[in-house]
Amino acid sequence: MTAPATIDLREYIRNIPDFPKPGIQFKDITPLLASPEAFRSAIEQLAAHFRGRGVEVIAAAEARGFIFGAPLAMQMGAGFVPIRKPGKLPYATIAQEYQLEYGSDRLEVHSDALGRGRRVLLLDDVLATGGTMKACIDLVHSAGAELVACAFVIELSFLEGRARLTPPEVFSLITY
Ligand SMILES: O=P(O)(O)OC[C@H]1O[C@H](OP(=O)(O)OP(=O)(O)O)[C@H](O)[C@@H]1O
Ligand SMILES: Nc1ncnc2[nH]cnc12
Repeated sequence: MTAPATIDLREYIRNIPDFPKPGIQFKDITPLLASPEAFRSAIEQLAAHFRGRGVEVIAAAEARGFIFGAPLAMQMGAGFVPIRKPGKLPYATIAQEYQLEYGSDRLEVHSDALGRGRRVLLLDDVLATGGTMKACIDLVHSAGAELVACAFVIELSFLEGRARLTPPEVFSLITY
């Protein structure tokens, strides 16, 4: 079943002021996830944009990236590769440190997961400062894979995260 083309995903994003720290305008995606029509529409819009581009792997960072990454992989007939926070992956990993809008952290991926030359689409729920996605891009490059694009459900353009990213394309469904 195809979701109605008229659905406005913005109506399903809730703004929470001062979460998790004072001054942060947190974009809460849980109303979108709770709506079968909105969730389906988000996945179908992403799949439609990237169909025919030879995407073999969707890679996404824990935790919210997983929520959109796994169904997008299914929809596109691609594999899914989890990029995880430290100490979660059982096999040999490659790692990358990064800065967040509200802290710093480290991301890891299995050393054999992305594969030399494989065409990878990186996906996340939110582009804020771009630190998380920059770390994901570095992991894709370290693995020798080919980055097709970075995609987001939400882009906070006032934080200028896009300027930190240098993939062939940065695509967002909703921009604030
Ligand atoms: O562009 P940035 O400034 O890096 O911010 C965006 C990242 O922040 C959030 O993840 P968070 O690290 O809060 O973890 P979560 O997905 O586990 O909630 C969000 O899901 C993105 O991954
Ligand atoms: N303002 C924000 N809202 C939701 N997720 C985020 N991740 C980083 N900044 C965020």
